[in-house]
Amino acid sequence: MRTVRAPATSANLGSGFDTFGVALERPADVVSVERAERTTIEVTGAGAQFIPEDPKKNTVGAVAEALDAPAHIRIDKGIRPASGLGSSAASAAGAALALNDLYDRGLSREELVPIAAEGEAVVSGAAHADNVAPSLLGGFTIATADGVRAVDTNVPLVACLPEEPISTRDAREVVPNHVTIEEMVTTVGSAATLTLGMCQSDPKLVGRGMVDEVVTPNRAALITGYEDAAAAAVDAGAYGVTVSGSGPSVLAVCAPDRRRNVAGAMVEAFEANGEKARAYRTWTGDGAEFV
Ligand SMILES: Nc1ncnc2c1ncn2[C@@H]1O[C@H](COP(=O)(O)OP(=O)(O)OP(=O)(O)O)[C@@H](O)[C@H]1O
Ligand SMILES: N[C@@H](CCO)C(=O)O
Repeated sequence: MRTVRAPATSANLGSGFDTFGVALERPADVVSVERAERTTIEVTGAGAQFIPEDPKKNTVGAVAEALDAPAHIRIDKGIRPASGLGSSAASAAGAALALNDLYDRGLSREELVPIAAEGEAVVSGAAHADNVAPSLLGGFTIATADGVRAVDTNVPLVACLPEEPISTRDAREVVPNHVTIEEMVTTVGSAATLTLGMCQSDPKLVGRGMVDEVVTPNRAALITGYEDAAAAAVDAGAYGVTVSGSGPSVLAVCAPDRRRNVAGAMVEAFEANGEKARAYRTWTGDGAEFV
C-alpha cells in the first residue's frame, strides 16, 4: 500500500488564468492505494457525499486508467469539493504519485502532471494543469503548453471559503472568449509582477500581481459577498485579493501578522451577506508527500 498527502492549491492567482498555481500548506487530501484487479474508490471526509465513487466520474479513476494501475483507492478528503482550493486536483495528484510508486512506473513528478490533469478533464471538461502542478511540485507553478516550471516560494496567504459551492465546469462558462489589447497589457504586467513577487517571496509584489480585469470580475459575480469580502480584506491590510481557482474561495495575500485580521474581516463580510464562511491562515507550501 502507498499513502500520499496532497495539498490544496489555488489556481489563476488573478492574472494567470489556466497558468499560475500555488500549493497551500493546508488543507490537504490523503490518498491510499492498494493493488487490485480493477479500480474501486472509497471517499470519506469533507463533502464525501457529493463526490462520486464511480471510477469514470472521480478524478483518481482517470489517473489509474492513464497509468494502467488498477487499485483500491481510499480518499480522505481534507479539501471540500467545488471550493476553489483544488479539491479534485489534490486527489488526482495524490493518486498519481502513489500509483506511480506502487506500480513502479518510474515517472517524474513533472511527467505525472499531464496524467493528473486528465483527472481534471473528467470533472471540468478541461485538462487544466494549474491545480495538479502545484499539488505535485509544490511552491508556485507556471503551466504552459510546453511544460511546467516550479519556483520555491514562501508567501503568507489567507484562503476564505464561503459555503456556497461553485463547480469549475460552471465557472468556465463565464470566462470571456476575447480580450482587448489594453486588457492584455494589464494582464501581462500583473503576471510578470506576480511572478517576480513569487521568486522573491515578496507578498506586496504578489498582491500587486493579482490585478486582473478579464476573468476575475466575471467569476466574482458568481460569489455572493465577494466585493465586500475583498474590500474588507484590503481594509484589514491585504496587499491583494482575488478569486481562488474557479471560486467560491477568495485568496488574500498579506503580511504574516495581518492574517488573523484579514481572515476575520473576510468571514464577517461574507456573514453580513448571509453567507457562512471559514478561513485558512496559511502559507505557500510543498507538494504531495508520502506519509
Ligand atoms: N476526488 C475528487 N475530489 C473532489 N471532487 C471530485 C473528485 N472526483 C470528482 N470530483 C467532482 O469534482 C467536482 C469538484 O471539482 P471542481 O473542480 O469543480 O472544484 P474544486 O476542485 O474544489 O475547485 P477548483 O478546481 O476550482 O480549485 C465535484 O462536483 C466533485 O463531485
Ligand atoms: N484555471 C481553472 C482553475 C480551476 O481551479 C479555472 O479557473 O477554471
